[in-house]
Amino acid sequence: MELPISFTDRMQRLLGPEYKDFLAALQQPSPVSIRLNKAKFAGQPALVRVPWASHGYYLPERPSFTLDPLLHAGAYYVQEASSMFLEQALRQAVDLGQPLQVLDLCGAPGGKSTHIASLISKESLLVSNEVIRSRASILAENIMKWGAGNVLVTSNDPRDFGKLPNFFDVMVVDAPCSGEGMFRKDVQAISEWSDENVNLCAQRQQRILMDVWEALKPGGVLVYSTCTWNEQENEQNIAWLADQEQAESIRLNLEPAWGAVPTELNGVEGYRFYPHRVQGEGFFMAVVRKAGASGDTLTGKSRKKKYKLNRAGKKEQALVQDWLLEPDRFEWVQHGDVISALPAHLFEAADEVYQQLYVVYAGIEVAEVKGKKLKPLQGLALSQHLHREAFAKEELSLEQALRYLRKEDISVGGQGSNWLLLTYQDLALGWAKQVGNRLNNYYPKEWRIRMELPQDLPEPLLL
Ligand SMILES: C[S@@+](CC[C@H](N)C(=O)[O-])C[C@H]1O[C@@H](n2cnc3c(N)ncnc32)[C@H](O)[C@@H]1O
Repeated sequence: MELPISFTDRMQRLLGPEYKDFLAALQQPSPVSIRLNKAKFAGQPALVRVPWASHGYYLPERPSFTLDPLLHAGAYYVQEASSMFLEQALRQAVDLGQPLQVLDLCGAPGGKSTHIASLISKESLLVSNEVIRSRASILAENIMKWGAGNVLVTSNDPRDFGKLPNFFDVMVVDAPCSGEGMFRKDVQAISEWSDENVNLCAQRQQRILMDVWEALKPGGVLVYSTCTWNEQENEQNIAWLADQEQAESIRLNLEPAWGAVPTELNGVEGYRFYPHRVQGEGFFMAVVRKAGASGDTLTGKSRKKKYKLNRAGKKEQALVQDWLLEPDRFEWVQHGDVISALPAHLFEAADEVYQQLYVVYAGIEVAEVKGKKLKPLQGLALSQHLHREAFAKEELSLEQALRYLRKEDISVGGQGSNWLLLTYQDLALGWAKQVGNRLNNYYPKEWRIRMELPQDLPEPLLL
């Protein structure tokens, strides 16, 4: 691995005598880790735990994740371990038992968002945003697979969040960065690195922080992170923000065995993750609190107006409401032919988001209604709130599941004309429709596995 000279100079200055251990660690393969979705997978795998994340696990080697139906069912997310440190920031700096409005500003592909969704209460709302449209679709896919139901996926520029002043209790800004911490995983990051790019990234991060700061409530918590090591994009930026906005640094308790390194600039503390100290990639995180008390502002809920969300008609609602567990906990909304469900107590806040932002996916997309024809949607199949008993089910073998996920025609026997929920290891994968003795595959085309299946299928990961 050939590293840019200026990068090695910087790292030598930062690490001193530890530099040679750091360099040696960069030559090692990246550790592989996953985070379980406990709402879908109750088992305890016999794997080594990521010590700072309650459901994070290391794998001994990288399996073919694509060929594991449980990944597609949202039973786990493949996430590098250092990033899971977000859990400590949220557990230590925020009262997660409270109903919270949380923003994940730079959300795609969804590692932090799915983690946040597992940590916040059911009464909380997560707005998971990604400015780049194509990446927002991938984010929506991963949010759907996780299946929480209290998430809105938006695709907006950070400056659009100025239209939601004092709206969020918590904001996570996992900023686009120069990616030094990804060098061993992604060699392209090395060729794209330059001093100039570091400067550009640092300036962009400042712009992002300034643009979005307005949307944080007084007393609210901002978690800032990057996957890079240089001080410009890390300590200097967060100290700059704290200075501009009189934000208060929040100190986190660290177990020495974790290996994270605390740093400090102008009274603002941050945490560094280096590959020679931690089993994970390079990472930086800092947490600050906005000045003021949370009761200082109204969130805008009082100035009520015309709703942007359309409530579904009683007739349409009656057709699909039994498809969710606890249907009374939801508001049913309709856009075009699509009926979705949003947790009822989040309706006002969700509407506020709809008024101001471009929403890609919201709550649970339940069904498409065309006249008398009803089609259950993928968001429903993968939802943690699906009422499974409302549907006929068919459990698939590993090969059948993979063929279904490739959007091939599969046959499960049977007759008639009804919707089937296809499962693997009892976890829902999606829908098929029995038409006579044929089965129509309704797996979303854009999500299908493109890889050819090998002769010998690998053992599924968590079994
Ligand atoms: C480090 S990645 C986020 C990873 C994500 N948080 C996760 O855990 O899966 C940074 C994201 O910021 C997005 N991004 C790029 N330019 C941006 C900008 N100017 N403002 C906000 N986000 C931006 C990128 O598209 C990318 O998805």
